[in-house]
Amino acid sequence: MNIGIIGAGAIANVMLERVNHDAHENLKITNVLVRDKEKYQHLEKDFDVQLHADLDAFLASDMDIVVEAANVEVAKSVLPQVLGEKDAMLISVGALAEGKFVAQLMQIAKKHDTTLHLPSGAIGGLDLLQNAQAYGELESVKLTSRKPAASLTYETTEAEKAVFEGKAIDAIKHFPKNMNVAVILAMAGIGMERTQVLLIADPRTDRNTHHIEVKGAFGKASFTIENNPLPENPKTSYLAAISILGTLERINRNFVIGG
Ligand SMILES: NC(=O)C1=CN([C@@H]2O[C@H](COP(=O)(O)OP(=O)(O)OC[C@H]3O[C@@H](n4cnc5c(N)ncnc54)[C@H](OP(=O)(O)O)[C@@H]3O)[C@@H](O)[C@H]2O)C=CC1
Ligand SMILES: O=C([O-])CC(=O)C(=O)O
Repeated sequence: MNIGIIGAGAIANVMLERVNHDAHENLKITNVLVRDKEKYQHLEKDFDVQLHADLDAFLASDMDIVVEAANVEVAKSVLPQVLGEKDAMLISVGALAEGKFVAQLMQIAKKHDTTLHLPSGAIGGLDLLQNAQAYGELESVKLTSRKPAASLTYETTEAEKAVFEGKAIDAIKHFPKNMNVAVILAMAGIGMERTQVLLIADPRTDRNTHHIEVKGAFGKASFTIENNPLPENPKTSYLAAISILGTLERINRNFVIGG
């Protein structure tokens, strides 16, 4: 499968290392879209990719799927065109917080027979949420995220502090680089308005921890993911990068586990 990536930061780098350097059996990253070609010129030689700064030229390349790994604003602006031409995968899922935009993308995908894949990112358990909600039987979903204070631009040597408490829809507005997990959780479960979020800035942790509590007709579940961060961008968990790779690997399989 030929893959194009939008963005060349922490997540894109893990992908380039794992897929192209380690010579993956079925996957190859062939094209990368950036906004500053000079800054990222070295990628062409390091990873044998074609670098682009122009979306039209990028989309004209031989790619089976385009993976967005840039940011929420970029995702919002390019997704309609990308999905009109190619299958796509989105990690800045905060771009999908507004229902109207999701509906527009679904129309485009239907018209052009393309698919938008949304990996679980820095969390897990989305199979459980989707099953529990399939017949509207989920009652409550609560996410408590704890991140290093510095990565929330909340510098302090004092005790931990709650920097946000409220709905998923507002969490992503205030923290677009940290609360994509709240949006994918809401999409899998009971939506942006009913998914409750608590975000804690913790000066004593170097991990991104996400604790999820779910209640419904099935019973209740709670689980915690203690993520190691990516050194290049400590806001971002390593799991987010490998959730893209895992999802790419599973796309063409002849059997499906979970889901
Ligand atoms: N769903 C989830 O669970 C998670 C989602 N994320 C999200 O994933 C995304 C990527 O994360 P990460 O790799 O850590 O981010 P980085 O900040 O490390 O990298 C972002 C990259 O996007 C590039 N970029 C910015 N604007 C454009 C543009 N207009 N066109 C092309 N490229 C552009 C940047 O380039 P430049 O150097 O020019 O700025 C940079 O290379 C973020 O939105 C992050 O919030 C992260 C973790 C978990
Ligand atoms: O990587 C993480 O732990 C979560 C994150 O940044 C996000 O959801 O935007």
